Amino acid sequence: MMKKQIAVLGAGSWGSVLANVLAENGHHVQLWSRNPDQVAELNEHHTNQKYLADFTYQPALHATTDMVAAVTGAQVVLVVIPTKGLRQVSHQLAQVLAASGDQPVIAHATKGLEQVTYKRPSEILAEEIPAAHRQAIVVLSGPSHAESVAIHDMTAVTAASEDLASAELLQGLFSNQYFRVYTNDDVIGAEFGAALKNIISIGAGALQGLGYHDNARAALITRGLAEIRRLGVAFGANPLTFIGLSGVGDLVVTATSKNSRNWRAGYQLGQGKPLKDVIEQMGMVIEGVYTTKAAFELAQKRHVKMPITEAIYRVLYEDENVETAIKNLMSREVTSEVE
Ligand SMILES: NC(=O)C1=CN([C@@H]2O[C@H](COP(=O)(O)OP(=O)(O)OC[C@H]3O[C@@H](n4cnc5c(N)ncnc54)[C@H](OP(=O)(O)O)[C@@H]3O)[C@@H](O)[C@H]2O)C=CC1
Ligand SMILES: O=C(CO)COP(=O)(O)O
Repeated sequence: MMKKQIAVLGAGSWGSVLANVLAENGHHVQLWSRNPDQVAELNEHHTNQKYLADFTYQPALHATTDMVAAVTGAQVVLVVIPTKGLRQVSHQLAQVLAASGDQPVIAHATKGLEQVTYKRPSEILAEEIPAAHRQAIVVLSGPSHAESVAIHDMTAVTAASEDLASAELLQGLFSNQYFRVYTNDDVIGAEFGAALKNIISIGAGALQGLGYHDNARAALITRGLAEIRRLGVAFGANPLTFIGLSGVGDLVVTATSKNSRNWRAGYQLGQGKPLKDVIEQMGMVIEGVYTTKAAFELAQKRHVKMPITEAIYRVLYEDENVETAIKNLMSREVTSEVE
C-alpha cells in the first residue's frame, strides 16, 4: 500500500502504540499530545515511561504538541483520547480542519459512552466535526492490550465503518504480520461491545479479588455478553457483531488479563480497596468506571435488563459491598437463558 501521512491524537498507552504500529508499517506519523515533557521524551529518547514503561518507539515516530502541525496534510486522523476528553479534542480538531480545508478520514479507538448524553465516540466525533471537514468515521476496536501489541503479540481487531472503503483504508494501513484487521459495517455494535465489556471486566476482576474461580468468571463473561448484546441490539446493532472481535473477543481479553486496567480496578475493589484510591493509583484511564454509570442510566431509560451492570453500578456509585452485590445477583428469580 502507498505510504500515508497520519495524525494520531492522544499519546497514552493505546494512542502511542497504535502510532508505533503505523510507523513500523512505514507511514509518516505525527503523534499529538498536550504534554510538552512527554513530547520531548518521545522525540529525544523514543520512550513514554508514564504510559508504557521500558518500551522503545520507532525513531521515525514524531511527536508534537502542535495540533495544526500534526493534522495538516494528514489523510487519516486517528483519535485515541479517553471518552471524557473526546468532545473537547474533537472540537479542537474541527477548528484545525476548518482552517486548513483538509478532509481526512477520521478514525478512533476510544471505548466508552459519554456521561449524560450517552453518546458513542463516533456520534461525538460526527457532532463536533461537520461532514464538510472530513470523510467517513471508522472505529478501530477489538482485543488489543497496548502492552501485547508493543511486543508483537498476534492481534486481530475490527475496523468498522458505514463506508467500506474507509474501513478498508484503515485495514490496509494497520495490517502486518502481527496485526490483522477485519472490516465490519456495524459501527453501533462495535462501539457498544467496546464500551460495555469494560463493565464486565471490572466484575471479573472483582470476582477474582474475592477469591471466586473459573466457573464464576465464565458465567460472568457469558451472561455479561448477553446483556451487552441486549443493549446494543436495542439501539440497532447487528447481534452477530457481539460474537466477533469487538464483542466477545474484547470481552474475553479484558475480563481475563492482568494487563486490563478495568480488570485490575475490579480486582482491587474485590480486595476491599476504596474506588477513590483505585482510580488515583492507576494513573491511566479506567473507562469502565464511567461507562458503568452511563450504561446503567441508559438501560433504565430504555427498559433494557442489565443486572450485572446494575450490580456493578451499585458497588461503584452506591457503596454496596461487592460480596453482597454478587449474592443479590445469584438470588434473583431464575429465568430462561435464551430470550
Ligand atoms: N490501553 C489499551 O490497551 C487500550 C485502550 N483503549 C481505549 O483507548 C482510549 C485511550 O486509552 P489509553 O491510551 O489507554 O489511555 P491513557 O490513560 O493511557 O492515556 C490517555 C491519553 O489521552 C490524553 N488525554 C486525556 N484527556 C485529554 C484531553 N482532554 N485533551 C488532550 N489529551 C487528553 C492523555 O494526556 P495526559 O497524559 O496529558 O493526561 C493521555 O495521553 C480509551 O478509551 C481506552 O479504553 C482501547 C484499546 C486498548
Ligand atoms: O480495551 C482494551 C483491550 O482491548 C483495554 O482494556 P483496559 O482499558 O481495561 O486496559
